[in-house]
Amino acid sequence: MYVKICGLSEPAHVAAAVEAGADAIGFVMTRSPRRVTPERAAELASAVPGHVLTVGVFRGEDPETVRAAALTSGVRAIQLHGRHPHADFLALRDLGPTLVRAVDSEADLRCGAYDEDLLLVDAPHAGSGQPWDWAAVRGRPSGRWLLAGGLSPDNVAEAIAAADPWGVDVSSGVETAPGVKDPALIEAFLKAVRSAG
Ligand SMILES: O=C(O)c1ccccc1N[C@@H]1O[C@H](COP(=O)(O)O)[C@@H](O)[C@H]1O
Repeated sequence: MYVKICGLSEPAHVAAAVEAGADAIGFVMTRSPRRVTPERAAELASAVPGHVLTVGVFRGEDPETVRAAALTSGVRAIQLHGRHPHADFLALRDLGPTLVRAVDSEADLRCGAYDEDLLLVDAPHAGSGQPWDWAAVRGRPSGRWLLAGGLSPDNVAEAIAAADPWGVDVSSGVETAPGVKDPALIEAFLKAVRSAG
């Protein structure tokens, strides 16, 4: 099970996620309590070992803004929320990053339909920490897809059993307050995923 920990803004929390065994780490570079500048994301990403994917998270920005932030931060993946058109993914393809299309359950759930590499199926309001009906998407997405939206150490095993995803993604559920990550919760989340199989 692939695990992404998202919305990191402190070096100690990046280190905790790497130490706990995260496969990917996300830096939010759009409006959010977790927002970091591309320069701050670059600092944080520089401490991430090569086997862990660094992901820049965006929502609704135009491709040129995303391109500039991705180049400054040096992230190796770009996650686009907000129903971007297919053309936006094609416009970023030449940068060479892993492209992640983040959608809610009403969207086209075929990974690759927009030339993306990974699909992320999230709650209608991304980053809100609100659980939703994970079972509603069971068997619907095709290809490599991550489940997100209201996951936590306490419910991630249930969510995996309900939706049967390829991977999971968490932000609010490993925080003590919006934007404040907790290393113990990050570790507990990874342990819960590994125990769930
Ligand atoms: O985290 C945010 O604030 C955010 C803002 C804008 C777009 C996406 C955002 N986060 C993404 O939301 C999901 C799950 O979040 P949560 O666990 O329910 O809080 C995750 O993919 C984050 O990358």
